[in-house]
Amino acid sequence: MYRLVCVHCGATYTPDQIIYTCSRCGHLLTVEYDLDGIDVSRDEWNRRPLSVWRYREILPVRGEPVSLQEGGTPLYHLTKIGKELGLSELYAKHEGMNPTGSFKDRGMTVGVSMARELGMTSVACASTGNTSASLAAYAAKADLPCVVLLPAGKVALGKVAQALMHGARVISIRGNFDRALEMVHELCISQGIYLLNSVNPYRLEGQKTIGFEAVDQLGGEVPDRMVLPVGNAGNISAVYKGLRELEALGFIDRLPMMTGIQAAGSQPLVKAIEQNLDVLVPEAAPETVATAIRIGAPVNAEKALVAIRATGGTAAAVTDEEILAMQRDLARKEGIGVEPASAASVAGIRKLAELGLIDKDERIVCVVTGHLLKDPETVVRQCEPPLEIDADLQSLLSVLR
Ligand SMILES: Cc1ncc(COP(=O)(O)O)c(C=O)c1O
Ligand SMILES: N[C@@H](CCOP(=O)(O)O)C(=O)O
Repeated sequence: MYRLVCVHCGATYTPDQIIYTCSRCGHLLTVEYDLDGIDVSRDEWNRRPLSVWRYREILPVRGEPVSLQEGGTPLYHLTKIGKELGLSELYAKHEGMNPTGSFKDRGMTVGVSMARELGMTSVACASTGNTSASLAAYAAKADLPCVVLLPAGKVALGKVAQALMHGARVISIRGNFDRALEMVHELCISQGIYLLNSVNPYRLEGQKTIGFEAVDQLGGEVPDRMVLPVGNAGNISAVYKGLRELEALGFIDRLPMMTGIQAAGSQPLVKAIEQNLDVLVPEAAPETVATAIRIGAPVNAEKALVAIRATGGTAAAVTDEEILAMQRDLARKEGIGVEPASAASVAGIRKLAELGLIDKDERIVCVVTGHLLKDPETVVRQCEPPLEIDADLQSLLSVLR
């Protein structure tokens, strides 16, 4: 049993309503379960495979989900980077190992399943890339036509390739992501298309399972801190919401310090935390090499501010140089390939550690959100091109010397 509740004024809506914002105050909605009525034990969950669907009792889908086997991603111990920073318990949860290479798949398995359960016949999103790649794949699986709006020239190649190959109608707009989101919202409301950005309360339900898995992979222990790159701020809000539910169920007894990392050229949430603002001031022209988080007006900011403040967490910004340096370090020292936005979480921890702003004994889980192959152009720009030689051993030995 669950209902939709406005995060601002508390107005409630029945779960079958196709609604993304409160009709009373315009703020976002969240899914609220009757947790007293939920009959499941941790042992029962632990007997199931590690996956989004391990936690189905606190997900909204009732029938067979539209699934590509999402979740169950690895939690890596960052031994070398951790040692350099004096952090012996530094981990990366590699969400790039999901079916389409990002955490969005956790959201889309739930969101597209709900689209089907609600009788919707088409789906859409705006995207900096990963949302569109994921929605296109799940829409294909569910036989639903899919429209995606992208900011022209600002989406990494791998992500556009995915959306096209999975058969979405891909449209680039001469504007940024924030404008694309406004446009797709209007499109969906006026045309009866199901909107699957993070304004969709059901989609974020899937994403909360990142936190559940991290706790399970640490043997039921809550990390002291969870660190996430922040763009539209849905993921950090979702992970916090989910962990609060685990706490309410009595499965955990504390929450991690939720820590959000943004790019220096796109940091409205960081500024709101630093300046202790109740409402964040949007950035009109966000810019960063981490195009996935090139977002000036995060729609989930209200929830993210609560997540950070209620847990004693923090927010920090990292420069593009710091992001790319960490992308290379993760790849070369730990063997973990991530896209730039994902490296931001670990770059943020490096910065906080170097500034002495975190306790060296903390157990820290950084969520690395998308795979290296998403943005091959940024990778190639940072690396020496392969040497081309004649096809004989002498030539090979001479370049290896
Ligand atoms: C790879 C990657 N990392 C981080 C983010 C930021 O997540 P959120 O928008 O939920 O804050 C996104 C998309 O927004 C993304 O695609
Ligand atoms: N990085 C995102 C931006 C859209 O965020 P969403 O969570 O609202 O879908 C993307 O991949 O498009």
